[in-house]
Amino acid sequence: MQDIHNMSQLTSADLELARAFPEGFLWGAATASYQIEGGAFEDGRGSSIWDDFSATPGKVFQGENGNVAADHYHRLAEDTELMSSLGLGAYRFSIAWPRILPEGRGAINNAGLDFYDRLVDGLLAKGITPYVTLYHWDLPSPLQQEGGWVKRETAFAYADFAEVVAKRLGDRVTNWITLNEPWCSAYLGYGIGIHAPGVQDRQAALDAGHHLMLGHGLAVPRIRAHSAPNSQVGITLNLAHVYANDERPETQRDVALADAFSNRWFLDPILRGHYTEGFFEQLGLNAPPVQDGDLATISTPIDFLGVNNYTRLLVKGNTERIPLADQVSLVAPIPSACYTEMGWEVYPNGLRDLLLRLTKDYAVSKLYVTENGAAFKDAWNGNGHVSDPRRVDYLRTHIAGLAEAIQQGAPLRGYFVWSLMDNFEWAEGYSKRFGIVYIDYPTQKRVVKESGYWYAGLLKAFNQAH
Ligand SMILES: OC[C@@H]1[C@@H](O)[C@H](O)[C@@H](O)c2[nH]c(CCc3ccccc3)c[n+]21
Repeated sequence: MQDIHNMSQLTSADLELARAFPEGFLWGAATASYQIEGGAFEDGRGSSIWDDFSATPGKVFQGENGNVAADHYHRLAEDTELMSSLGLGAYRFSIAWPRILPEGRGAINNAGLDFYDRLVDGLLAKGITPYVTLYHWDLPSPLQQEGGWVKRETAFAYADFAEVVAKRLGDRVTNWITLNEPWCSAYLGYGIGIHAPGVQDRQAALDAGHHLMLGHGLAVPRIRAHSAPNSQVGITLNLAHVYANDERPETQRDVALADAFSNRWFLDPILRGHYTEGFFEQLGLNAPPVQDGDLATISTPIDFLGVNNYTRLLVKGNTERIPLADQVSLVAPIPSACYTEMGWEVYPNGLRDLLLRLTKDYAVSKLYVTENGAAFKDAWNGNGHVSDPRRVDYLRTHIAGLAEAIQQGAPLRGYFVWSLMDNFEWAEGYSKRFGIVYIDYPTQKRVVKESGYWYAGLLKAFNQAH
């Protein structure tokens, strides 16, 4: 591998940017189990809703699935060495619930726990801090057969699963993320059905969202009970700052609706202990099945908020009708703007402004950017490295926004680029590449992209400054 630390990719401004970050700032990269592991039928792993969804014709691009993915299940040593060569301070990964409890509850598959044991020990041996996401969408199929997240019982099954993992890893893992993006699990999975389990029922999305948050709240004390005293537990939400396209009253109204639906649906219960006033009415739906004590459980204190952010929302008020909160019209693509392969506008200030809003409006003691990155058309000609200048620029400009946010008071403690490596991009299959490392799937070769060299150089410059 080319000398990864030659920092040749960095400008003098980049070196200055690295020095702008405070001592102890954590630099990492993130992945998720179903997206990189493969080994889908090995060592007792059970089926997940994403195995089922991928096997359903028409759901995933070209019928692709995570059976092999980036074959990470068989490449722990190679991939932890790759992380170390990049100079990562931390690595965020998720636990595949079906590897641990193939039936979702009950019998424990120790071979599954052994895999994550090996991963954690490999990371610690290289001085890389593990950040463990307990749930990144791969719900065991038997639980979905009982109704999945629309059923309250699933919240309790999740808390039991979290405890099983904490009991095994809690002596070495001190950074826990209960859920990745319950908004996606609830709305994409149960509301509009473009993600697993493919349910199209907006009321089900509200009910699932409630039980996901309940599972989070039930799990927090169970994780704490089996982790070292200096451990920290948080949750990761996908959030986006909402901007008004104009000053019209309809636009101001729709900005509030979009913010309620995209951000406050989960922020308010978890951090304020109540749903947003009028939220269910704004959706034209009933309240989810809230029971006494649920909101107290859901808002149990957490140590940090993980923020996944990729773009912004730009809202233009609809004058003809009063839209429902999840039907606010966003502004169409702007000719002067840049977009990623996902169709997401590249708008670096959106991450900065989001972090400052969270700091101003919510009493979060610590923030981590647990995902930020971009998919662009990456190509590899079979030798040399992969040129991805647009991703270098995306990372450079978004990371510059982090430095501004910190200077303006955001309690930001770390940043995880999405993603360490190209992987299974859900319904888009392998057609979208987010990695700072290219995966040549036919050979499973790992090829560090220009952005990987750039990121490694930034981390080296940061370490040299402290
Ligand atoms: O789409 C890139 C990544 C996924 O690969 C991660 O698994 C997931 O945590 C994640 N979240 C977001 C933002 C929310 C979103 C996800 C998927 C599709 C549309 C929006 C982007 N990403």
